[in-house]
Amino acid sequence: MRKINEIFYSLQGEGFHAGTPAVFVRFSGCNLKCDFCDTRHEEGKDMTDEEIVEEVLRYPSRMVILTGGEPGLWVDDALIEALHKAGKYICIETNGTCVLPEQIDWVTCSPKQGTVLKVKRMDEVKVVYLGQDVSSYLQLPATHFFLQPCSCRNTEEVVGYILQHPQWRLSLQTHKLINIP
Ligand SMILES: C[S@@+](CC[C@H](N)C(=O)[O-])C[C@H]1O[C@@H](n2cnc3c(N)ncnc32)[C@H](O)[C@@H]1O
Ligand SMILES: Nc1nc2[nH]cc(C(=O)O)c2c(=O)[nH]1
Ligand code: SF4
Ligand SMILES: [Mg+2]
Repeated sequence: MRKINEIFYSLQGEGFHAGTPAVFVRFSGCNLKCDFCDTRHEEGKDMTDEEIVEEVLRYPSRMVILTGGEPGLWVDDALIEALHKAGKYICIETNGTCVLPEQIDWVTCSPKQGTVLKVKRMDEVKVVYLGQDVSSYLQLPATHFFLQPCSCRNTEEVVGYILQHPQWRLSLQTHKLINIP
């Protein structure tokens, strides 16, 4: 059983795949307590892998996004294999503090200050920018580097920083701009 907070269908709002339709599987609970966290994830119901796959298959998109809470606390090879067998492309949104199954197709790592990263492979780094020193994150083994304003509140500050540090790109939470989940 895995504790699931919600499963819903929307557009990926953030990062490299922004605009892509995807089924979101939000796991319950997290090992961090970021004061800016925009997600209520503590509630949840226990679901088997069969039930998760059945719910995911109600929607037509190939992309599935595992998120939370911290999905790294919950996912393993068996779940990834079940979703792959169902034909899905599997993305994960992680804070990077957990070791992940190797077969995940796309890893979005959003490192948080003062944590130790255990994730081995990542495709994109996406940092919530609040004026902290983010330069060391450019050494992470990713292909794409995004800074994201906090709840769309400090976009001007983020744009200013990126114009001075052009290794970064802007990620807007576009779902919040158009009022979709
Ligand atoms: C809710 S978290 C869940 C996944 C994982 N725990 C993590 O932090 O990456 C999903 C994404 O939203 C980002 N996020 C959380 N709160 C935010 C906020 N207030 N504004 C912008 N992004 C936020 C996280 O950094 C992460 O990239
Ligand atoms: N539309 C939409 N895109 C997202 N990308 C990452 C999200 C998350 O909460 O992990 C998220 C979310 O909550 N909604
Ligand atoms: S790691 Fe992610 S889910 Fe956990 S508190 Fe921070 S932003 Fe929220
Ligand atoms: Mg979200």
